[in-house]
Amino acid sequence: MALSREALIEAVSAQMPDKRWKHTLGVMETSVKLAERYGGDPARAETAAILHDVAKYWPVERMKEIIVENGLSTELLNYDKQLWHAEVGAFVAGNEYGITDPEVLDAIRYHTSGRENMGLLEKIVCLADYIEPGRDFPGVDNIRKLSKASLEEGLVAGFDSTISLLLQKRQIVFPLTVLARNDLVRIMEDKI
Ligand SMILES: Nc1ncnc2c1ncn2[C@@H]1O[C@H](COP(=O)(O)OP(=O)(O)O)[C@@H](O)[C@H]1O
Repeated sequence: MALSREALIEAVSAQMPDKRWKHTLGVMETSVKLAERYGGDPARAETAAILHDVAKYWPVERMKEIIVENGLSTELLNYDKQLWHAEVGAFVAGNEYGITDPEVLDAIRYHTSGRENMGLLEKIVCLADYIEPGRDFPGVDNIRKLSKASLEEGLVAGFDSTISLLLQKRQIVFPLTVLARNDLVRIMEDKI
């Protein structure tokens, strides 16, 4: 059964340090604003935002177990553990918090990596995760500025910053982010 907004907030905030909950509050606020601006459903965007990092602080072994035992994307296990919480978070949102809305679940599942053909809620939560008021990394103000022009412009800048950073650090790039980025660039070129 789905929990009330308040019960959801209480349950999810209990699973992370205060600093991460503050980040989640920022993602909630920004997701609602982006939904209002770009024609998304603010309430559904907020629900996905509340839950997006629910598994962020879960032990790695527990996340791995959930992925393997429930037939989730085992491909993810070949990539940085930082990526796992999104897939696990979507599973937990469905199984423990009664979320059945597939678009809310996908917004949680793809909030870190993105993917091709991202839906509106996916774009909103992924972009909000980059630009919420508490974020402070080189280039974030440019992403905020571009986000006022379009969700796609903002997201491409966000993905570009993630990919650049990974390349600089000689880290492995999970390919879905590259596919997401290319897909959005194509969409923007078609608009010109
Ligand atoms: N495509 C990718 N390949 C590898 N690592 C990635 C990719 N996308 C994001 N990451 C890494 O995953 C980590 C978590 O991302 P995210 O959930 O946005 O983080 P946080 O909210 O903790 O800043 C980041 O350190 C980022 O560098």
